[in-house]
Amino acid sequence: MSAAIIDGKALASQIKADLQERIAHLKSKGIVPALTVILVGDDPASAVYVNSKHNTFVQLGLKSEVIRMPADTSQETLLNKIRELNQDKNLHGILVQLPLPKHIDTNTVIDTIDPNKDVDGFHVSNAGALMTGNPRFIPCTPYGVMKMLESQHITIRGAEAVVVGASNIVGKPMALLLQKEGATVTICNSKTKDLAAHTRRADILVVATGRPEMVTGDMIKPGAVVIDVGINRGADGKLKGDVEFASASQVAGAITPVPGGVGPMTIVMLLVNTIESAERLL
Ligand SMILES: Nc1nc(=O)c2c([nH]1)NC[C@@H]1CN(c3ccc(C(=O)N[C@@H](CCC(=O)O)C(=O)O)cc3)C=[N+]21
Repeated sequence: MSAAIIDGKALASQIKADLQERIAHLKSKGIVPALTVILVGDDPASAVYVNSKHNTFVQLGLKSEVIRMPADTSQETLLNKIRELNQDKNLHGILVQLPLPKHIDTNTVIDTIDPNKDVDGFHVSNAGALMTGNPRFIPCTPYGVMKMLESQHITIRGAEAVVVGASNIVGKPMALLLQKEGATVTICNSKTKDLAAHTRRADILVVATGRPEMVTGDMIKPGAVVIDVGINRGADGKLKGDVEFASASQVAGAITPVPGGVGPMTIVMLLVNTIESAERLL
């Protein structure tokens, strides 16, 4: 058996095209959706992602600004910059690129962002709003995964869903979204005993561990939908997922590739969240 490929790049393009109308409407009311990204330090991977976000926003006629700060920036300097951006009436989204240098406390930084501008959906109050069923901003990666499942008409209600990885930015919100749509959700982590026994039960398997190719075909239920959130760059410069594509695609019913899967969806959902933020001013 050979799995259907869920093309995140194509779906992202389609969603971008569908956003044009909403952007035009905002502009007709004098509002140009605007995002500011803060990048602290000079991690090369972060620089690539930040440029990619910036280019996408500019292509669609939105405002995008990138503030680059040196790696030795003090936490207080960063917090003061965020407080300044919080006050900017023409700014709808603020994103602090992660990971941050070790001397900076990530939660303190995230929780300084105005929750109404937290288009990542990482602020504790936005995490709480999602958990209690009334989300303000849905974190971009899990939001994009839900759009991918929707595009394939995959039945979530009653499905066995297994999420491997329990991070605040992907695993936990992913589990909540699947649960909200009626899946029975298991969240696995690095301490899980007999991971394969869990993954083999999954009708929908989402892998977000940051461990290259850790899920192999023998761990997958025949016909399952496999969503690979991993973006691991090898020494050869090639991107690898958290799922071993060659073996997994022999067993799965549908699978996302890396690159061209979840990554492009993450960026387009950032657009969606920024536009939604701007629309709340209408
Ligand atoms: N505050 C914050 N918000 C984030 O959303 C955030 C972050 N920090 N830190 C880093 C991760 C990672 N991330 C990606 C987004 C797009 C691709 C993407 O478009 N990937 C392309 C390939 C790009 C390449 O070649 O490297 C693809 O999968 O096809 C990847 C990774 C967002 N992140």
